[in-house]
Amino acid sequence: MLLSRTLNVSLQPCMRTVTAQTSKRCLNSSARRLLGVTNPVLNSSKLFRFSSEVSSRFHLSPGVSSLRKIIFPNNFTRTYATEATKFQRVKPHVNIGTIGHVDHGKTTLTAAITKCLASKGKAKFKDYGEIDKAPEEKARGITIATAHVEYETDSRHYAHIDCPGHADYIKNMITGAAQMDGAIIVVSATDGQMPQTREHLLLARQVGVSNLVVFVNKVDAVDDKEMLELVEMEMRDLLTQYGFNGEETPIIMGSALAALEGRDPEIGEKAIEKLMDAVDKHIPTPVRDLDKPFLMSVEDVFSISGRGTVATGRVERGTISKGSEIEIVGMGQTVKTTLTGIEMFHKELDKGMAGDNMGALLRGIKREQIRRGQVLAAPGTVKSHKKFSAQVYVLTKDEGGRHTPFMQNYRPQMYFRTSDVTVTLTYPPGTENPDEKFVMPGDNIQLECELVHDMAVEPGMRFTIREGGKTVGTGVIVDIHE
Ligand SMILES: Nc1nc2c(ncn2[C@@H]2O[C@H](COP(=O)(O)OP(=O)(O)OP(=O)(O)O)[C@@H](O)[C@H]2O)c(=O)[nH]1
Ligand SMILES: [Mg+2]
Repeated sequence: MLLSRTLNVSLQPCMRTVTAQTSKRCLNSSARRLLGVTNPVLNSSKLFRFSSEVSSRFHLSPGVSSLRKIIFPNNFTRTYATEATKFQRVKPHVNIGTIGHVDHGKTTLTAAITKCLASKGKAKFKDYGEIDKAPEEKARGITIATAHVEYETDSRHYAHIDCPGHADYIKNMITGAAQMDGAIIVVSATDGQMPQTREHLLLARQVGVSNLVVFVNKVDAVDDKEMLELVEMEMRDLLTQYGFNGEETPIIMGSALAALEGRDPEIGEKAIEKLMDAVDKHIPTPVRDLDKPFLMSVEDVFSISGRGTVATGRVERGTISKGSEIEIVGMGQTVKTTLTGIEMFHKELDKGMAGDNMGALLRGIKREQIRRGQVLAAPGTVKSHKKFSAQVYVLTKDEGGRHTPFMQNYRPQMYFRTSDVTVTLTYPPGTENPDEKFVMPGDNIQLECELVHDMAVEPGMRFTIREGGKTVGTGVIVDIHE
């Protein structure tokens, strides 16, 4: 019974408070009423659906557990089967998500995908308001935090991260994209490509997303067919420009809103089917580094009272079993601990493996002892560093970068995996008159980097450099110094 905790949930008056917990397979009558089942034998999918509803009310992330034990108001306690919450590895797992300019329809599309797949029993429908659920998101009608949803197609199981498009929340987009194997870039047919369409393409490429599918949305609001052709042509050019396969990337035209509202099936539901078909076919199932030592970058941290601390994130490489020793690396001293539980989308796992978006329950670790930007790693396999040299490309003004050059000792933010840190950039030793030289937009140059605090970095790792809400450059670590 892993990661379980006690939840107090208000239900119908007759049920009042339900506290949750686990183990047998028969339901008493109140439990049946509660779960809406007629058969006294536990319908595991219903119990699971109920438990996911509870979890979603508590805004838990996919790696964090839900309920196991149910205590009824008359103090009648029953524990129910845990089998429903075992994660079944039947299909290959792929991490994708929606990216693109603000208001182009990423969240609407995410909701529409779950709706269409739910009608085939392959997802749980998540309405728009369940995805953008924070009060500020509701008030402003924009996405701020990334949201995770789960669904499957005939061939694969997906974790889908809906990213914000607004320029102020690029940081969250980078964190989300860093966990994707492929992405759906949404572009509105009414606007065509916009600044964050381009910036998201660049950032996605930089964090290692190399296959995309384009969804040209809002075709219901465009009468002019030529406009659609133009958007498609522009997108193909743009994809090529950012290093994607512009010619072969599938471009699907449709209306997420029509699909969500159940109207105009040609541009609605059928377009979503075409889109998911393209995702299945065009985004390859990544070859996971299962044999390398385990590494997971921490995206979020939760505290579950009575149980401990759970860190969530995507497993970058390797496999890990429950009970293994691991290290928390980065931002100070490395801490050793034991992995006491693993979960994915509220379901238990005995093993986590590369590609999983998992929650790791850590023995004896307090909430404050772990944070985004650190990694969980097999003991002794990863070290934390502050100084390294890197090959950096400085974006031009047209690419959304700086308009002016910068000099050495420039201190922007450097984004790795799921987080960012301030860095000081200097010329390599031996450079003549380093204090008089300028780094120009468009330059491709080797620079020395010193982080304000240590991070778990390795040669070959990619990063993005940002300053004042702008992406300034991208690069890769060449050599570690200390
Ligand atoms: N006409 C039309 N409107 C749409 C369609 N899809 C989305 N919209 C509308 O476009 C607006 C923005 O949609 P969202 O899904 O919130 O856009 P988003 O890309 O998630 O926005 P951010 O997350 O804030 O970047 C909403 O008012 C939607 O109802 C569509 O297919 N047709
Ligand atoms: Mg959104």
